[in-house]
Amino acid sequence: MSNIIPPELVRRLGTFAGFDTAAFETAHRQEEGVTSIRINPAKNQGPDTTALEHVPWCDTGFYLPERPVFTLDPLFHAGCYYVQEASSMFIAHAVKALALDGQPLVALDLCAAPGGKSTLLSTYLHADSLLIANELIKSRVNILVDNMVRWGHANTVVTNNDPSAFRHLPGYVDLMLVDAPCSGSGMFRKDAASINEWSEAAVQLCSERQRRILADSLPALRAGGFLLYSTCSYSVEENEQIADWLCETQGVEPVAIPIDADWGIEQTASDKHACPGYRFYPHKLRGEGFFLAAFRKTADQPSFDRHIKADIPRPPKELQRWVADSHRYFTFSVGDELCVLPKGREADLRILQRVLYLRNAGTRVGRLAKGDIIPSHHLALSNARHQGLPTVALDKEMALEYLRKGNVPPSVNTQKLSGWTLATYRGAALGWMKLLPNRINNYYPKEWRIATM
Ligand SMILES: C[S@@+](CC[C@H](N)C(=O)[O-])C[C@H]1O[C@@H](n2cnc3c(N)ncnc32)[C@H](O)[C@@H]1O
Repeated sequence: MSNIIPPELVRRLGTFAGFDTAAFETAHRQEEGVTSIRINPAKNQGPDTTALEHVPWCDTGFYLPERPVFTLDPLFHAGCYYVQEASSMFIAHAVKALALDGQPLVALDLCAAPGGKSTLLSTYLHADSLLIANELIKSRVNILVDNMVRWGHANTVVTNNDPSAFRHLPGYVDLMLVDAPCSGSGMFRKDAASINEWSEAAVQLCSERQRRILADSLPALRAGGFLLYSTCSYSVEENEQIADWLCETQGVEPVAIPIDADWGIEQTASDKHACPGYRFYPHKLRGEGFFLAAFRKTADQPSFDRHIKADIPRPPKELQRWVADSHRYFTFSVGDELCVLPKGREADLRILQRVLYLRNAGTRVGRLAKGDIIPSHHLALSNARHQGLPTVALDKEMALEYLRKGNVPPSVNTQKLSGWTLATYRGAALGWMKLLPNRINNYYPKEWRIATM
């Protein structure tokens, strides 16, 4: 690697008891990075993982022997797996260890784009939970929506708000994840350009921004609720010092997460309050730099009356053909599109609509037209989709042609089906086609299509 890790950072890390500076520097000189994926258990189809090594702290995480061209794998586009850095999959272990998966929660992923941790939370939280995936930066929200749509969970709302907007939801969320913007030193191996942007001044600025983000949004966490705070920085100013500041000023107490000593994760204690922190170093495990600390809110948090009356219209009968167990959902409209969210979340939707800028909510089913529905691409990828809808299986070459929005020849329609049909690859839905007697119309959204290679 031609870039040199900033000497100030190495010097600082070298002051930590037992820190192996030479091994840390060697890990940064290695050319080959670690590639890992997390499979989507809700899709029931995915890459063959039998020969792959597990990420120790995440049962759906696997290391790949080499980095393939993911764009050329239709299963990637179908949301059957997410390419995620292995260390950050530790959130899965934290959720389980803190028993946050045992009951339905309202969870907020405050800094969510592009969606790595939101897709993870979707998998690991109780199925009846509501996940709010928020991203402040407008230009990054689209990729967040796309990734959440691909992942397919209908109980997700994507929002585009400043952290301060969540003050208007006092005591509303049970779990908050703040995967904060940071100086990025933990990603130096993956993103060499970030080395040039690193400075001690940038660490200070990040540390101040992290406090602002947390102070602005923490009123949304209910008393007794959990905060998971993470960064991909090695700097104590962004990690353990934030933990101390949280305990001193934000009415939270630290929570330990039991870990297996064999995993190579380093448990630290912050200077003032001995808050447990979990550090990931690339010379000690197969993953990049990462830090996580967990907290429980101890302060009283005045809340508001969540029991607002939500006047929900009866779902149209056409829904039954398209949505599995349609009685489990309520419907609402966005523009001319019909959407569904799991029943029981009617009041949540109303509350969120009043306070936040919603970019997506639940699953878009489609547009009502002439007694039927013109299905949305979102429905094709959603777990809410009816399993009995017609499908045409494509081989890999044809699936890629479909994903390029190219021509799919009528010869693939061996069953002589007609109308709206799902294009599938190895059992995973890719999107819609309309089968006509002599032609197939490809309805893959043009903004999603893959470039010709
Ligand atoms: C570390 S990244 C999040 C990665 C994401 N959690 C994932 O796993 O895919 C931090 C995110 O915070 C957003 N961000 C930047 N400045 C912010 C601010 N002042 N308040 C809240 N979020 C901010 C960035 O746009 C970025 O998407």
